[in-house]
Amino acid sequence: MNKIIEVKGLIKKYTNFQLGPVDLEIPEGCIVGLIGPNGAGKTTLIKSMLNLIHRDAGLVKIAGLDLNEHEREIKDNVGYVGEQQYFYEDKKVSWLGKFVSGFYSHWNDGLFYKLLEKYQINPKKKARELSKGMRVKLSFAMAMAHNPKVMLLDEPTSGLDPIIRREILEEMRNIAEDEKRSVLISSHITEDIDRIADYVMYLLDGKIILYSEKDTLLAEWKRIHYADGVLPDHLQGSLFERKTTVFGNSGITSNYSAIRDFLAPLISKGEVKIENLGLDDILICLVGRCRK
Ligand SMILES: Nc1ncnc2c1ncn2[C@@H]1O[C@H](COP(=O)(O)OP(=O)(O)OP(=O)(O)O)[C@@H](O)[C@H]1O
Repeated sequence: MNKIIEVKGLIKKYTNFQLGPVDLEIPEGCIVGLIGPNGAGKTTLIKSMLNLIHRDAGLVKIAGLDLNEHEREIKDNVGYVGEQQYFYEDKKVSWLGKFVSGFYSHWNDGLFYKLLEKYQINPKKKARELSKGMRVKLSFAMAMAHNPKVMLLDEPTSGLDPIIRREILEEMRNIAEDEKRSVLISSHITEDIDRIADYVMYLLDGKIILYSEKDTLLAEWKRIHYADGVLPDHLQGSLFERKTTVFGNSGITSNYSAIRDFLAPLISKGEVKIENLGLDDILICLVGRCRK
């Protein structure tokens, strides 16, 4: 599979924080969900990949082009929606669309107006008259109307109602399904990432601590509940977050396929139960493990 995004040795330093070195590759035609606690560096990573903030080191390539040499062409090929939306507040939506269209070579005015209609944004309204959610939707319309190969989305769905959130997620899925375009989306709403992502990337304290196919991740990470004396010591020792309560024992494995056959008869006898984990549970477990 061709990679559409390639990052090597990316470092960004602030006084009390360092992102990286980050190495990552994103294949064509997929959605990568970026998950991490507050302050992990998600915004810093996304902004560094677009030169919206200065990098201290590292290489960024998008659609085969080096960001240092081809910034303009790269921006032509990237749709970015950030946490905050900046517009000329006294200008109408129609004016803003026309203004933004001047920066892009593949701008599709028909698509822009179709999206405005779909998102129920009146082109005659001024930016300052738009609600928070409408501002996000306008940003999406602008980002999508120039037919980008890559969408970089930083917490884009946080201010949106569930109906439009779902629609936008579907739109991202459609973008990825044409097999050539990809989406990197950060979100604290892991339900959104669970819904659309092919890959999940966990960022903690400026480092990528886990990057995996989502289905593999969810198949391998399980919470095991077990009766006293049924698991050998080495297996118990390999579990994270081991707990013993009045209800029994439990612990988390990140490698379920390696112990599934061993556990099968115990499951049949009711001595072991397997609980699926969500992306949030995995984040909490990773944070606990890494910060020990
Ligand atoms: N301009 C800045 N100057 C100094 N430190 C900064 C600056 N911007 C971000 N940081 C620091 O960089 C770290 C990462 O911040 P960043 O905004 O990338 O995190 P995040 O994962 O996006 O967090 P959140 O989920 O809260 O949006 C934080 O410790 C933050 O305080």
